[in-house]
Amino acid sequence: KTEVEWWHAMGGALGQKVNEIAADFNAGQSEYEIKPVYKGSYAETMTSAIAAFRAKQQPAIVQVFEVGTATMMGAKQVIYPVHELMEDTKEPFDSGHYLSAVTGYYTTSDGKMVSMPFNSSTPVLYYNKDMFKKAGIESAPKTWKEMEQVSKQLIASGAQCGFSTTWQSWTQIENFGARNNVAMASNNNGFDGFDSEFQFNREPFVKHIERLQKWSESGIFKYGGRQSSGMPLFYTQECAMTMGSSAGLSGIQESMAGVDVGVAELPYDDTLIMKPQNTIIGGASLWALRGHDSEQYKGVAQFFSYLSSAEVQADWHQFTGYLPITTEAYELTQKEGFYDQNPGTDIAVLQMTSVEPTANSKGVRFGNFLQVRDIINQELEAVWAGNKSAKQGLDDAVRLGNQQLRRFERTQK
Ligand SMILES: O=P(O)(O)OC[C@H](O)CO
Repeated sequence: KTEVEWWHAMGGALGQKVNEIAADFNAGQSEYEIKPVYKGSYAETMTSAIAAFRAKQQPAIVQVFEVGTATMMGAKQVIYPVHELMEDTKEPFDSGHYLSAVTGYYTTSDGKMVSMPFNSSTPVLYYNKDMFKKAGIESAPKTWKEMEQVSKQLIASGAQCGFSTTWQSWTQIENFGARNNVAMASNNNGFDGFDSEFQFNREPFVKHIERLQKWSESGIFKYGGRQSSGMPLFYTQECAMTMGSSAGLSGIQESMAGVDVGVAELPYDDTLIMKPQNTIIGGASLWALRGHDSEQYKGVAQFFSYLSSAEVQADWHQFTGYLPITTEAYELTQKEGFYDQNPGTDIAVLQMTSVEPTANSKGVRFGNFLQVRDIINQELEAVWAGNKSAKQGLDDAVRLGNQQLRRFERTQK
């Protein structure tokens, strides 16, 4: 059998599911053997793959989170674009089968799909229905104003904190911009060129971070750390709500057995918009890397087709909370009655697809965004700690972030 290595960042139950998918593919044919290898966090996986490429030890497939998209696209000698790979290996492939909200993120400006969608998520609001009931609140808040009111009611009924968040740049900057139709950078959020400038120190963002800072003094908001480290504040029922990946649902079910948890759409700011925009995706996609032989690439192509089949995608979506990346997988899940039996599991897909995306909500594309996210984390942490005003923190993040964009721009000349 021809071996094909697949480096990924899926730990715990997600990792087990990845192993199962690979094993099923391996058992279903006799030519190729997909070998999944867990490489740690998203950032670690991406860094290892880049280092491995330099040492000519790269895997044929690597999972890269959405943050790394522009950097990967810019590494032209490293990546084997999916549309090219499928064509070269004569694997039937139609990018029209995928949800446009997903493909838009992984497609070049001339319409070519460069990486294979796999685990796309979007941020949603999770709320503890038991705590809501105790506070006499009937439904989840829809706007940021309601987030404040509801949090105050929850605290009055004994909750220690209203809400927390995970992945703060993703939920409170990138998706805050998308949901409220405000650009976080020039050049259509980076899609139209490398000379983009960040703009998330403009008024709508400053006001948002200012209120979060104010709310963090009174317990309405509590910061719980980078990436998903804030989840335990929700698991332990210290905070009654949190904002996080749609794929957080399996972790919630595992950690909060017996607690009634609801899923709702991400709040919007009704001073900025009457009808909220879609949110943008997160999660990751699969990149084929150059330097392997044609037999291995045939295996990669077949495996990509297998992964995108309605059955595999529908099962992955239902198990994890990641979006169904194809229309067929969505329809199959509907037909199976999954959404009726599991209320809230369709919120993410509806929030992503029920309105036509605008230039401000179709996604973001920034080189060195991994480094920029670190900068945003660092500056927001200074704001939460009371060491900087919201304006100062965002000004500094924009200034330092722009330096990263310029550094990336120089590599693309
Ligand atoms: O937890 P995930 O896989 O949905 O990823 C969340 C964020 O998109 C990471 O940038």
